[in-house]
Amino acid sequence: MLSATELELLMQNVVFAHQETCQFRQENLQILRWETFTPEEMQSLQQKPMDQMWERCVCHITDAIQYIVEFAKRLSGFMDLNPNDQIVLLKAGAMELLLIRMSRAFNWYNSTVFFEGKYAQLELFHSLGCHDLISSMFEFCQSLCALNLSEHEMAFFSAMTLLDPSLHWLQERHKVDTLYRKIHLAFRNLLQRTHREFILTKLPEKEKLSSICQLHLEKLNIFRQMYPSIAWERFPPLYKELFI
Ligand SMILES: COc1ccc2c(n1)CCN(C(C)=O)[C@H]2C(=O)Nc1ccc(OCc2ccccc2OC)cc1
Repeated sequence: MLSATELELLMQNVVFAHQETCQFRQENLQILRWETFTPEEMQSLQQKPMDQMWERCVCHITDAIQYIVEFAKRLSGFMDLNPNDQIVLLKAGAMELLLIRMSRAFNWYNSTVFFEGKYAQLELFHSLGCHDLISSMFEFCQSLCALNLSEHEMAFFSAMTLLDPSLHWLQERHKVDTLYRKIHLAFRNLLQRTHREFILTKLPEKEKLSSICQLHLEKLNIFRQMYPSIAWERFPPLYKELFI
């Protein structure tokens, strides 16, 4: 059982882990959110060759995933898990946490997402050839923005998404489960104190997140069939370790 002090310490750990690794400050993202690409810039990006656009996007999101790995390492208990389980959790959760964090850099008024310094519409990513992946990403960000999560809520939602005790291949499932339950308890405690319990029923289901991640893996495989050497030669090692 968790004492009030342990609960408070755990809450601080989760919130600090998020705050210290969130890559972009909320206020900076807000300032930029009305900076959109000119039609000329849009056109030039839409005409980039598929392999070039894939490489640019993969490099940017891999930078973001570095921060997500750092977030996981700072969660108390994560580093005490056996290395195999740490990898299993990150392989399953990295892209899921990217999507959750991406909603912080999403402008739901005009459906644009932060990309290379400005906010981009869906069409900008045309040359990637994965319209369904990008549109389901946009839909997901839209639905998460509607909940208007605080940074604290975002931190807990991310930690609970990462520490998924139901994952196949986990060797010490009970340890992940104990961590998950503690964080869930601290989250419920926060929501009760802030009268935000209702969001628990409105958070996106696990299945939604994992279906978008599945789509990402499918599109990656199609890309690799079209450009077999690019993925090996030009994609960052972390991206290859997690997704290839
Ligand atoms: C954590 O939240 C955020 C939010 C925005 C950004 C970042 N982090 C990192 C820094 N960044 C920069 C430098 O642009 C932003 C970015 O990468 N934006 C962006 C990249 C690719 C997109 O769709 C393509 C795609 C998506 C998923 C998987 C494969 C994909 O293509 C192959 C859409 C938007």
